[in-house]
Amino acid sequence: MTAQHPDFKAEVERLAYTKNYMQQILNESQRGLQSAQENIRKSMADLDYLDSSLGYNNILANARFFEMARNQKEGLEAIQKKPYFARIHFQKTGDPEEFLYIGKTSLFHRETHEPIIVDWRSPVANVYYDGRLGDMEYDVRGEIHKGHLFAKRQYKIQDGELLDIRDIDLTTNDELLQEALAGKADVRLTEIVSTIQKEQNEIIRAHLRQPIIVQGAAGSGKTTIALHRISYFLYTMGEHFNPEQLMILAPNKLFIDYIGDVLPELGVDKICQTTFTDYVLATTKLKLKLQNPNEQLESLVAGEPQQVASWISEMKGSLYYRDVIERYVQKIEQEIANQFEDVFIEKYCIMRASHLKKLFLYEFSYMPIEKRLAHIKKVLASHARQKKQAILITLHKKYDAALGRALDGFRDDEKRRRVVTKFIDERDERIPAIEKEAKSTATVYMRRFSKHNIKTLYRSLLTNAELLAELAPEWHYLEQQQFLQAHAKEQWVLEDLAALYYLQARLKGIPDEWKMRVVFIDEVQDYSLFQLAALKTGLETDMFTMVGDLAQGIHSYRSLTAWEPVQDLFPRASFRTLQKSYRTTIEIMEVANKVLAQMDEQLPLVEPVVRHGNVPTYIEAPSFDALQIQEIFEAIRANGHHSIALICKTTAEAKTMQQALKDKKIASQLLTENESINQDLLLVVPSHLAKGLEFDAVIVAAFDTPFYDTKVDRKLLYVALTRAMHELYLIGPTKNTFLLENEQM
Ligand SMILES: Nc1ncnc2c1ncn2[C@@H]1O[C@H](COP(=O)(O)OP(=O)(O)OP(=O)(O)O)[C@@H](O)[C@H]1O
Repeated sequence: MTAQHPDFKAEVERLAYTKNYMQQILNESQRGLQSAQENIRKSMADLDYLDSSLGYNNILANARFFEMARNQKEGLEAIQKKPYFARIHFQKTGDPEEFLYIGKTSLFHRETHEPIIVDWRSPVANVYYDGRLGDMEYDVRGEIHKGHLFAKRQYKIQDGELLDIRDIDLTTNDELLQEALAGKADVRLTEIVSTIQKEQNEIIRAHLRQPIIVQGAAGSGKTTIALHRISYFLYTMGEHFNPEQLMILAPNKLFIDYIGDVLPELGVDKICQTTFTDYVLATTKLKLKLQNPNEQLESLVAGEPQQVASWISEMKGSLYYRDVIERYVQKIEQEIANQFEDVFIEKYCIMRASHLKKLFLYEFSYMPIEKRLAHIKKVLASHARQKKQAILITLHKKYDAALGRALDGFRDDEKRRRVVTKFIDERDERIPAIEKEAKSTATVYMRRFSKHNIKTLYRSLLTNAELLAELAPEWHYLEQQQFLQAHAKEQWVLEDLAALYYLQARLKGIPDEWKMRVVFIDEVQDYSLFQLAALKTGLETDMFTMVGDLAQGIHSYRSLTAWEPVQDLFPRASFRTLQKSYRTTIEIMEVANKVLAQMDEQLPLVEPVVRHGNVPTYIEAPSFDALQIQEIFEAIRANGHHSIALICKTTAEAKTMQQALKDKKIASQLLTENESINQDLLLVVPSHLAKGLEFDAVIVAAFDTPFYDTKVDRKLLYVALTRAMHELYLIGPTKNTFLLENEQM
């Protein structure tokens, strides 16, 4: 019994001390909040509107204090029930031995500055995740510290009560992890700070200013790790980056809802969470009615002849297409450059076309085209101001000299008067006219350059045979015709977004509010190279964390099929793999591995973390029977599992199944991209939407649309199988519908 651990009593006392101290700080924070509020109120009332700077400063200072006190209070309240989860007995070389308690946020003693709780993201906490007992090293902002780790201890604390303590060596396969994996009750993703594994920790803490690509098996924690890396990033780099400059790109809105709870749990808010589609539409301010990208997948798996469409999709995702669009940009650039002419104020040339061209094509070439033009306009306006001064000085001199000559040169009064008046009239007309012209020179000159409409430009490429032949000369005539034909009717698909974004980036630039500095992409295997390249160009950064699994690349006809091209695109990126699955039991993974082994990618089999469960059950049934599903559902619930999904291949079959369930008055929810998950109901999920999600138990049903032995179907089936944490049922007319003909189940 762990309660007899020799240190149990001492640890109970330590927990009580921590809780007391936290309460003390919380009370102080509460008082601080009240007094700041009171001060703000008073300062507002006393505000002297004539000489208000002091009053405003007062309000600002108190508002800042209020914010700090509130953050601290919220941070402490969040961990009151579980102040820490582990302790290390550690000695930094040259320092005394320390016992450091690790939790989700840090707490220091106000007077002694002793750490009472150390944040899991702090450098020294790395020792807990990374180090075996004995001599070890850890990194603090690039500086290596040496030390000795004597012991690691984990705590089970619930509602502020210490239940258990365990001394461990490695975090792998420890009991805490086993419990965490066995006991997850929520369908939504949770934080895992107490059980992060060594290889996961390495990814979370991998060089933050460098890109990273992670190929991770289904259930290996890719999504979870990406989210923990965001938390770690903000903790470590918070001084240099605002959360608003970070963006996580998720596959769909359902997924954003699915991960919605984790970031606040990890102390992260305000980061931009969106999908690639929404991001591009927001950035370009385009209103496009996009065809549902899954419709294409669905018609592909329904076996419709799709060769032309697939060819076009694949090509639109390629770097070749990026080059076509880049040639288009260069063509536009050249056309603009050819429009530069010498600039005049009156008859005076103030700037040569060649100079303007040079600015446009070379000196400002690092900017998007329209920004270059805006800059040139500024340069021209300031140049016109200066040149005008010089022209006016010259003219004044010229007229003064001419007037002098006229005054001295004529004996005849009348003649002299006429000449002098002529010069004065001419001067009085020319000089204001020049002043006026100089003011508008830049504006008038720049009118020749019209603003671009991204959508119209891109439509021209899709529909103009001559333009296409010029920009994509490598294409066969037939391919060009197919391409034009496919776009005769205006219809927008996901594959066009990379091109539109790229055009926006190169012609207009990405607006500041969308210019993210750090990007996290989940399910990156569903991106095309062009999508990634476009983002990199538009954001002018390569600080990307990209996690994905080629085995789940259900859109591989238009997206990634290998990591090497991504590595070429991000040459600074490190590449990691995660092979262990934390989600599924050994028995479920064995079945999923059978499907994985049939794939062309030759990916290594997934190693489940040692956790056993029921052997997956195959049920032979000639057709879909709602009552039979209800029986299975109830049996799973009786086993104590909560979230249960009925997964099938297509949306069409999911709809039919849900209708059949409805007819029998069985409560269920058909998951769609825009809906939140209600885990109390039986969830009916088309396989492509199940990607990224997980459930206690999964029933895979295949009647109208069996899984065939094709590239896409193998992946869809693999996705469906790997969603299950504890129980898996397969129901259909034959085992063959699940590509498991010879399996014993
Ligand atoms: N170190 C860990 N400790 C506890 N739970 C973990 C750990 N790593 C992963 N998990 C759990 O494993 C499950 C799978 O994690 P996650 O969804 O992040 O994996 P994934 O690689 O993104 O999966 P997929 O590619 O199949 O969508 C989650 O329930 C997560 O909480």
